[in-house]
Amino acid sequence: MPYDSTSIVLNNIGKTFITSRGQVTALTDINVSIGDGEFFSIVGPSGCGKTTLLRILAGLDTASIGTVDVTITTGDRPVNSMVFQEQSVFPWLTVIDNVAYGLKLRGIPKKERYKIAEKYIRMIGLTKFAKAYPHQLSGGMKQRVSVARAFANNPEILLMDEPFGALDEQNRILLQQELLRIWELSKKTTVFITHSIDEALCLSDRIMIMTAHPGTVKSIVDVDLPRPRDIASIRTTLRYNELFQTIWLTLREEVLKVKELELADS
Ligand SMILES: Nc1ncnc2c1ncn2[C@@H]1O[C@H](COP(=O)(O)OP(=O)(O)OP(=O)(O)O)[C@@H](O)[C@H]1O
Repeated sequence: MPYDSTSIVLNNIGKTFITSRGQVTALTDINVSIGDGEFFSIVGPSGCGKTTLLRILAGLDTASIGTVDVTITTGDRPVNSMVFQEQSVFPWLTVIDNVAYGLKLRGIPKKERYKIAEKYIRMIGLTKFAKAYPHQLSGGMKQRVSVARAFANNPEILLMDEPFGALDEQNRILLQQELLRIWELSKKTTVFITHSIDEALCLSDRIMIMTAHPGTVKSIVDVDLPRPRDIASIRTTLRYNELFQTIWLTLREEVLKVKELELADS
């Protein structure tokens, strides 16, 4: 690992939900360390526990077994910020107030929080829309606001659950490139869930492939593609294609297991 220090350590994480139909074991034996400043993606078949794992990391849910250790560098920053698949902007706030929202909660004075928010609004190319309300924006623009808000909070770690999943391809590529650019400037530890092998390859330092339900770590692949990355050109490289093939072959076995289980249940 090229990282000097560790940002997140997941020790033996397991999660069992108790439901009216009995117990559902979503996660088992997850052991992984994520480096400080690493872009770490998680792929896996549907229902393998990706969102559950991210929610545990975010503190929105608790593990049934195991521990999550997050290294805190300073006490005055939020531990994490999460970006969800669905746009989670507040419709009653302008773009700048949405981006500055977390800073306001932390009691940062208006002038200062606007200065920080303006910097990220500039980075996502929405300066002209700073005073606009979400209903005046497209879906892609709203998702950019969510990304800017997460970065403006300056958390120890950034957690992203399929943030571009609902976007059309053109907007997705634009946002992926923007995310890469902002991440390269900030080198913020990022955990990113995606269904797209391509997206994971374009963005990540490492990709964790999960097994089918119950989810555990099947393998972790080092993405040794050079940075800074240009998404259009990285896809044309031989190494990208080799990595894509390796990941798909590993993932395919798990996706087929899910299909078999679905057939057995039907
Ligand atoms: N609150 C809950 N109560 C009961 N079971 C749950 C709960 N949340 C998740 N599960 C179950 O845990 C398993 C993992 O779900 P999770 O949403 O984490 O998977 P996922 O990999 O994110 O799925 P997808 O790729 O389809 O979004 C599934 O079997 C799901 O039904």
